[in-house]
Formats: sequence, structure tokens, C-alpha cells
Amino acid sequence: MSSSSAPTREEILAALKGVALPKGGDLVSADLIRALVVDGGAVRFVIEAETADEARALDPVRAEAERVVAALPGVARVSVAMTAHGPAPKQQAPKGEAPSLSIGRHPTPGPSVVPGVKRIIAVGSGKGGVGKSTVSANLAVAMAREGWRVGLVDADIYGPSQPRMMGVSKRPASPDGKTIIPPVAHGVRVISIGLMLPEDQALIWRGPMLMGALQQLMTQVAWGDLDALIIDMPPGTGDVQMTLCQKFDVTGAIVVSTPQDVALLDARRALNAFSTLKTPVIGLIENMSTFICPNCGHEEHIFGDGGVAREAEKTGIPFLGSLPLTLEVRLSGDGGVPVAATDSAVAESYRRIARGLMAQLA
Ligand SMILES: Nc1ncnc2c1ncn2[C@@H]1O[C@H](COP(=O)(O)OP(=O)(O)OP(=O)(O)O)[C@@H](O)[C@H]1O
Repeated sequence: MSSSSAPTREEILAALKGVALPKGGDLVSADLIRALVVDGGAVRFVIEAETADEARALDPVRAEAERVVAALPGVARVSVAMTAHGPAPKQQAPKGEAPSLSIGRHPTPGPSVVPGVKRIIAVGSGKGGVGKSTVSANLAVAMAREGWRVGLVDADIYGPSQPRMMGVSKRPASPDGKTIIPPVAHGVRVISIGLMLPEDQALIWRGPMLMGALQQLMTQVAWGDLDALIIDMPPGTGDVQMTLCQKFDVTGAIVVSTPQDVALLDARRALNAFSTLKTPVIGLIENMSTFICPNCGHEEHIFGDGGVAREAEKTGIPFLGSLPLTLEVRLSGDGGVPVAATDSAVAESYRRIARGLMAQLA
């Protein structure tokens, strides 16, 4: 890098890694940096604390972050904003207290609202295993990194995978036995039925109870103000989709597919279902587009080539982007740190998709 050119995002993050936090760790490893923008010699970013009190306590850290970035060659101006995730819950539940919630009740009739939530985005797929949960988690993290306040609901009630993907396992607190305080992971507020029940408890609920559980997850969680609430839907086109789209004001749905012809056939079924429910489909995402060999870096179209982009063109639905099949994606999903929270090339792809979607929804 010449002394006059602006530093890269990675160079800025490397400098911020040197800024220690009072509780231990640093700004980058604690995942507190959001919306980092390098615009010529101007650098802007947000430090996101969990509560207003914590934000105040981090003020010296903010000053230090500003100092280290300003000292990088090529930086003319630095602006660092401090945000708190939202108003702190009035009471804190005693550590380890499980919520006394009646998950599994029947849904209440009529439309439901999720207060403070600007947009509800459903992420669906025609069939299982195409990476819908992976995409939901990573998209949520990427949007949060770009500065939006984001929540994530794991509505895949029979096979909840968000606790593992987002790395949250503790039962959420419920100070009053009604409101659920969602854990925050990688800048995203997450709730999953998997956090509310013992892992090995088989869910044998039938339709109405399932819907009641989903409604509770949506409405009893203290989300605070959110720019977007992302719903990781179960695969296919069943009751959960219907409840969600009929009871809540869903801004739009995103359909994830692999490029294989059979997956696309199923994806078309999902598109038709959303159209019947009068929920606009706001984007298609192709997952597992190409396989990148971890040894030699060679890229191979093992499931076909560009099928989802062509489908998008045919249907007039925005194509949000494609994501490669990489071992890194699976390992990071299994390890509780979505790839979008890292600085890899795939994180960059998620960032582009998040930006496109945010611009479309702004
Ligand atoms: N791009 C990718 N590269 C590598 N592995 C991936 C990719 N996307 C998803 N996977 C892996 O594929 C598996 C299935 O993904 P995921 O659970 O996200 O799919 P899903 O569509 O939500 O499935 P289901 O609805 O059946 O739960 C997971 O092990 C995940 O880590």
C-alpha cells in the first residue's frame, strides 16, 4: 500500500483488533464493529454495544479506535458512532432461569403484530437441504454488519438449526414469564424453538399447536426496534408459511435454491405458494452455485450453471446473488460462527447480497 492510498477494510480491522476491551478481548474478536465504510480517505464505522450503559462504558474504547484508525496511512477522516442494541430490559432474570412459557398453545385468532419491527422477511425454499438456514443466518449477520438492527426467528420448528449455526445454546431469560429476552449473537437477536425446549424433546405437535408456537416466538420476544426480522422458514410450502403470511404483515419472501433442475422445480412451487398467499417474493438466491476446491482453488459448477439467475430473469424477481459450496461455509455453520461474520471471500458475497437487499428495501 502506498502511503497516500486508503487502507483496505482488512487493514482497518487489523488495527481495530489491537483495541482492547475492558472486559477482555478486542473490538473485532468481540464482533462489535458494524457498518465499516471506507470512502476514499474517510473511514466510518459503528461500535455496537449491547446496552446504553455498556455504550457509555466503552467511550474510551471509541476514542482509542478513532486514534488507531486515524494513524493509518491514507486516512484523512475517521468517524466512529456508538450505538446500543436497544433499551436494556427493565429486569434481568436470575441467571439460568428458564422462561415459564406456554409454548405449544393454540394460536390466537386475527392478525398479529410485532411491535418495533419495520420489515419481516421470510426466507423459504422449495425443499430441504438447499441451505436456507445457512443463508438466513449469514444474511442476518451480513445485514447487521452493514448497520441494520436485525432479528432472526428459527421457524423451522421440527428441525431448528439456528442455535448451532449462530452459536447460542443458553435458554433465553423471561423475567416476567411472558416476555422472552432474545440472546444476541454476531450482532443479531436470535430466537429458536430449539432454545426453548430440551434438545432431545421430540416435537409431536400437530398443526394448530405449531402455529401457536410460531406466533409466540414472533410476538412474545422483546425484539426492541428492528430494521428487519428474518424468518428461517421450514422447507416446503405448508402450514407455517400460511400462518406466517396470513397472520403477519410480511414485507417479502426470499427463496433459496440450488441450481439443480429438481431443486428449481421445487423452488417454483414455493414461488407459487407465496404468490397465492399474496406475499411478494423480493429475491432469489442461488446457494451451492460452484464448488471451490479447498486445495487448489479450482471452481467447478457441479450442480449446473446459473439456473436460479435464469429463473429470476424469467419471472422478473430480483436475483440477489449466488454463493459457492465451500467446506468453510459448513464448518463455520457447525461451529457457531457464520461465515458472514468472518473476513473471507464468501463473507464478501454475503455483504454484496445484504447491501443489494437493503438498498431494495430502503
Ligand atoms: N454454500 C454451502 N457450502 C457448504 N455447505 C453448505 C452450504 N450451504 C449449506 N451448507 C450445508 O448444508 C447443510 C444443509 O444446510 P441448511 O441446514 O442451511 O439447509 P436447509 O435448506 O435449511 O435445510 P433444512 O430445511 O432441511 O433444515 C448444512 O450442513 C450446511 O452447513
